[in-house]
Amino acid sequence: MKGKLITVEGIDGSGKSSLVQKLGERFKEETDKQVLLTKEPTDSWLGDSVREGLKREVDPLSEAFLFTADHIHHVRETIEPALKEGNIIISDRYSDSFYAYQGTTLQGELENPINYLTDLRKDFTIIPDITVLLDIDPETSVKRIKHDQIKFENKKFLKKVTEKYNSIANKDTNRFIRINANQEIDQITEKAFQLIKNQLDL
Ligand SMILES: Nc1ncnc2c1ncn2[C@@H]1O[C@H](COP(=O)(O)OP(=O)(O)OP(=O)(O)O)[C@@H](O)[C@H]1O
Ligand SMILES: Cc1cn([C@H]2C[C@H](O)[C@@H](COP(=O)(O)O)O2)c(=O)[nH]c1=O
Repeated sequence: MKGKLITVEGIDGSGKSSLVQKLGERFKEETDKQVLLTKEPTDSWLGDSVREGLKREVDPLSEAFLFTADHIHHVRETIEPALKEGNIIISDRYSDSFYAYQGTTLQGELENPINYLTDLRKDFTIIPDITVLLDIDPETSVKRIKHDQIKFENKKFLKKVTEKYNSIANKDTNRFIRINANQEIDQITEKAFQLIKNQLDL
């Protein structure tokens, strides 16, 4: 039996981690399937290298390949085996973060960054069954961030990332569910849970 891959996307501070935790609880209550919560960057040493890069000035193409090494590891070590076991996987960020963020950092360096990045991953990534995109204004999302801000966590950059997310989601309306993230977390969770359940027939 094949499992399902659900991904949660959105700019920094949009509420992804909170939603992933709550959705995990809802799926555990309502289905008899195993539910696996995961994330990118991962908790592996490759994810640690990515997080180290986020603290430094690094050439954006090198950074894109760091994110990709972590993604390949995530797909091979976590996603593929869990799908084969028939699990429901919920990932806090996945490849759409890569297309939206590195699509922004590489703007001006490459002719069409999103095409380049999609092509780079096409032979080894697994496309999610469904992706929840949390819609929020960067003004609101950055106010929510409590830790020391890392390099992508500023309004100007996140506005550009939002445009990329919108363009990716508009081209794949069957996969994307968009939810207004400026609501109570319980409302967001319930809406996401019902839409996912219906769309994936769970
Ligand atoms: N719907 C919501 N309304 C108000 N505050 C929220 C909501 N969802 C999450 N928060 C709060 O906003 C902050 C950021 O939330 P969270 O860590 O879930 O976001 P995130 O998208 O995973 O962030 P990042 O991308 O930076 O890891 C937390 O303090 C969280 O409690
Ligand atoms: C997976 C992925 C992430 N990023 C960026 C997005 C965030 O600013 C940081 C770390 O993510 P977190 O959710 O705050 O832990 O990394 C990216 O640029 N590209 C990616 O592929």
